[in-house]
This record gives sequence, C-alpha cells and structure tokens, in this order.
Amino acid sequence: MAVMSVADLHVRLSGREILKGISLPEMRAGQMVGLIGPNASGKSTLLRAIAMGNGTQGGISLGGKPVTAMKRAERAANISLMPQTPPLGSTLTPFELLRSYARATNLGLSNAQLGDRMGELLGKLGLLPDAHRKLNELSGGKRQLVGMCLAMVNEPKYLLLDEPTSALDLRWQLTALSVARNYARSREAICVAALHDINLALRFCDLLVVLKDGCVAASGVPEEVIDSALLADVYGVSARLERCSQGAPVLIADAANEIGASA
Ligand SMILES: Nc1ncnc2c1ncn2[C@@H]1O[C@H](COP(=O)(O)OP(=O)(O)OP(=O)(O)O)[C@@H](O)[C@H]1O
Repeated sequence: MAVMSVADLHVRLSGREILKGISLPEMRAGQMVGLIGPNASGKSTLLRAIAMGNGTQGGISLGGKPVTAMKRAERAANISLMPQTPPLGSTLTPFELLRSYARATNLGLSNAQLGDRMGELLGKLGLLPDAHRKLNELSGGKRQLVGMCLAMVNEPKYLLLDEPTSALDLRWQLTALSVARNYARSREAICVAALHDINLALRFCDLLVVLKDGCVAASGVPEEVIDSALLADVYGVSARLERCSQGAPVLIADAANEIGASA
C-alpha cells in the first residue's frame, strides 16, 4: 500500500541548503497531492529528492522504507518522476520510446499486454494519432503528454509529475490532471504534482503543500490552505478566493504587489 512520509528533510546542492527541514502531512494511497510555490521555492528539488533520495538528510519514506535504503531497481519499479522538460525531440516515435522504456524497466509483460497498456495510455492522453510520428515532429504540448505516458507506463505506486500541464491547452490540462487523479484513485497510488496554476490545484488535489524559499509555508486541504494572506505572503500578489456559479472555489489574482511590500 502506498504511503509517503517526509520529515525534517534537508537537501543541499552545490553547498547551498535548498530544502530547509521539510515535513509534510502523511500522504496515503489514492491521494492527489499538489505542490505549489513560487519559482525557485524548491518544488523540483523536492520531487527529485523523493525519486532519488540524493543530497538528502532526514526522512523520506515510502511504504515505511527510507528512500535512501531502496536499491535503484526497487526505486525504478515503484517511483516515476516526470521531469519538467519534456522528452527531447528525437527520431524515435512515442510508441518506440514507451516500449523501450518499459522494456528497460523490465515490467515482465508480454508483448500483447504491453501493447494494450501503451494503447490505453496513449489513447487517454490523446496521442494515438501521433504514436508513430517522430518525437522531433511533435509540438511541445504533445511531447509533454508523451512525458506523462512515459512516467505512467510502468504503473508506479508513487507518480511524481513536475509541472505536467505547463505546455498544455485548456482541454489537455483538464484531461492530464483527470488521468493522474483517476490513476491515483484506481491503483491506490500517490500522485504528487508540482503546479503553477492554483485553480487547477484547487480543483484536482486532495492535499496541497505550499513551498516558500525551501520551507513549507502551509499544507492541508486546498480550500483551507489558500487564502489572500497566504497568496500575498508566498507569491507577493493581491488575490482572492471567490466561488463560481457552481460553488467551486476560484482564485482571482488582481495585481502583483510592489517588490518589498509587506503582506
Ligand atoms: N544542482 C543545483 N545546484 C545548486 N542549486 C540548485 C541546483 N538545482 C536547483 N538549485 C536551486 O534550488 C532552488 C530551487 O530550485 P527548484 O528547481 O527546486 O525550484 P522550483 O520551485 O521547482 O522552481 P520553478 O517553479 O522555477 O521550476 C533554486 O534556487 C535553484 O537555483
């Protein structure tokens, strides 16, 4: 059963302390967790630390086992990280890339089973028409969706997505996050997604973690975490949470505050 805990996590890179004692609420199977925060607040560093345990001091444990005690193969079988940068354009097709990645991670599937899994994933993310085109002929958004397929093809218990919607249009933002949330629910996995769009985070996440300068500024149920004071403090903006006609919370950002202005 997927369970993730992060307690007093410190990460140093090139002699700088990037994450400064991060502790998070326990994350449980089926949850979609949103990781938000300004540029350079440490979101990617946290995702990489969960995936690789590198540079860490303090605890990340997955299913009760410290990530630093997991062998490379065990990590690869259980954790997938979709990096911020989509797969580089190459002459491989999405189909070939997925198949070679799945083979390399030794999923133990027959060709037919793997073909079915890849077909389902490519279909959900709207990539079937592009499955046999060269990656270097695909748009940036399509390549981002290929990156998401790549992260999901081995059906990890811990699915880590670094800004999975940054290059996507409205339809595919909604689709990609629905696919990720349904995946977490149906496979009893945990999905952690770094997001800049707070409205998407409010809509799709069960739990939000807000980072500021390598520390946790707030965490908890999205609607309880996001308010004007937090947005002013963490992002330096005047913003408010309103309700749409259907009752869902919607963030409206009115203005960027003057640099140096207090919250
Ligand atoms: N290898 C590295 N060596 C030194 N500093 C690094 C390294 N990688 C990242 N950093 C620093 O760590 C801090 C956090 O970076 P990180 O990429 O985790 O932020 P982020 O929240 O994901 O940002 P963004 O929203 O802009 O993608 C930044 O100040 C960055 O310069």
